[in-house]
Amino acid sequence: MKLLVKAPAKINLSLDVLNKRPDGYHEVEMIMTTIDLADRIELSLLEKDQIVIHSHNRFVPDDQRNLAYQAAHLLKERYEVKKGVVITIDKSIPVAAGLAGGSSDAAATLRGLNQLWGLGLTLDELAVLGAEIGSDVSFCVYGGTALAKGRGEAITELPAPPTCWVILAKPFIGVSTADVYRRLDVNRVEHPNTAEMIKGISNGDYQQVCQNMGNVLESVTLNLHPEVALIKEQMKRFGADAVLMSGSGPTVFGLVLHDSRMHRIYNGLRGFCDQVFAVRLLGERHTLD
Ligand SMILES: C[C@](O)(CO)[C@H](O)COP(=O)(O)OP(=O)(O)OC[C@H]1O[C@@H](n2ccc(N)nc2=O)[C@H](O)[C@@H]1O
Ligand SMILES: Nc1ncnc2c1ncn2[C@@H]1O[C@H](COP(=O)(O)OP(=O)(O)OP(=O)(O)O)[C@@H](O)[C@H]1O
Repeated sequence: MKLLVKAPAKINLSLDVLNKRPDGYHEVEMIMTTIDLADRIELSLLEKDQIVIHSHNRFVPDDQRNLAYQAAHLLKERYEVKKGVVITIDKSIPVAAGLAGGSSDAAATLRGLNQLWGLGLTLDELAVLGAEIGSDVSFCVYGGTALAKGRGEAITELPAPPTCWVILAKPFIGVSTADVYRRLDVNRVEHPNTAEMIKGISNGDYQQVCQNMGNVLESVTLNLHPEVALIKEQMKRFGADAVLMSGSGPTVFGLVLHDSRMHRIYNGLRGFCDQVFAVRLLGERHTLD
């Protein structure tokens, strides 16, 4: 028996850090939304009690370091599943890019194995399990648009933002999330206005969304990698309505309404960056089949 599951990337429309917690994590307030750039996960039932990972991407580990492996392992342990699975990961989401590729693969594996192994868990139950794998996994279990609090695992659903194009540009570098958080000085951040962003989304007000985009991790990554600032400038110059780094970076995204502007930015950045994508927001939450 085989199952194909889509694992979409996310962007952070806003990312605020409130403080550093005693457990070493940071208390965050983030507005996240899924985009139409996805890895494809194929799950094949194995009668043998084993988890096997296949991927052609040389940056993706094929052992217990893979977040999809960890998702399968967690379900097996917790629900005493004696069957196994072959997980084939067809990557489209750039790795270590701030787009939650690994977290989304883990979330898709949780949703898919829930079905393949007949576990009957709800999305809420899968999201709680996901938090044990990584801070972004709970959001990725639901997809859609949400406010994420705590260390990222406390999810409140939001309506879909107004329709627009999202242009993503990834420079030729990868970034370590742990390193970026470590370098952040929580006493010297300029907080984005999360409440105004939520209003913008709820009102379907594209301008209000654009005006309230902000990410406190941006200045940390910009200091480490000045090429990220250069990409931001280029995107603005080519006519993006708003430009921001996603997550801990280094991917920069820009929003635009019109196809012609999207093409101009896309063509202007290609060749200058490692990878460029022009995609739509997904808007919809995942459902369990
Ligand atoms: C940057 C974001 O991707 C924005 O969506 C997330 O905040 C990070 O999510 P993630 O990659 O799933 O994070 P995890 O795998 O849980 O943690 C990686 C490392 O980032 C740091 N970390 C992460 C989340 C958080 N709220 N505070 C932190 O300080 C911790 O040092 C942790 O060891
Ligand atoms: N399925 C996976 N796909 C990609 N990377 C994975 C996967 N599983 C584990 N990894 C490891 O996780 C690291 C971070 O990759 P990932 O693409 O998830 O980063 P990211 O997009 O910056 O994540 P986030 O936005 O959640 O911080 C990689 O360097 C890789 O070694």
